[in-house]
Amino acid sequence: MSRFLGVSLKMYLDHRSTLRWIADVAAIADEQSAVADGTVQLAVLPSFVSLQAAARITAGTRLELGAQDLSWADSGAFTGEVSGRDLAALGCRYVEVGHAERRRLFGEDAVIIAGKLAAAQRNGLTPILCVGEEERVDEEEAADFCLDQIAGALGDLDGELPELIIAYEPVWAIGADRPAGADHVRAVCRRLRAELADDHRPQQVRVIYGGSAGPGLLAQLGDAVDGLFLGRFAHDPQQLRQVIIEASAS
Ligand SMILES: O=C[C@H](O)COP(=O)(O)O
Repeated sequence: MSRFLGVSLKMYLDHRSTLRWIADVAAIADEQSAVADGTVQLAVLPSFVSLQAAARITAGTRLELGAQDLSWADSGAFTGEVSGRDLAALGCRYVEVGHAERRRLFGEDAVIIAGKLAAAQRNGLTPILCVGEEERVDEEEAADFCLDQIAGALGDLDGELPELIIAYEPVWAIGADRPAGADHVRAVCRRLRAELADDHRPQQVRVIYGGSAGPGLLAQLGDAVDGLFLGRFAHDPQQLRQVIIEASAS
């Protein structure tokens, strides 16, 4: 199974900086043989307004595209919402569902997240489902918490989902100085993987880590994770280049 590196730009970069960053990273992706041969998959999730222009830049490159959110509805009277149908038509392959910031700042609960996951499935998008405990607790409690979030999100799923990415992001490690400890991350991700192996609705599940991730982390996490979900520490394309090289080597 190939390793997955996703970068959410959140709302950090403005439109012009986003497009510059995407052009730089697309060039880096094309020069890396592991990305070219599919051993490492690389995706960027810019804000909605940049998706169309981003799709033009990434066309024909190995840099894939995703969105940071979607509506649980596909069309209709839903002011301000963006449908999975449009995201797929724009060229997105991935969509983030249930990020901690959406849960905390925008009131997304288990019902909304399950609806969004089902919308991703309906529209042929691969969900990047974000889960993670809010406070520092031991790995057993953290994994239990994440498994509850996953069960809630998959609750409404009808039929199979070709591909699911679980982004394990302990809330307390997001926006921090450093990631969660490697022992903790390894233990939680191993347990998530083991429990998900019995759920046959997603045909392929990858578990990645996010939360202040950057260069040097993959070597510590080893094969306990299938990749990383990056934020601030990928804003410098050269830092991301370093992470790609590390993902290629591991
Ligand atoms: O979406 C990415 C994660 O929330 C991590 O963000 P961060 O690396 O800036 O903490």
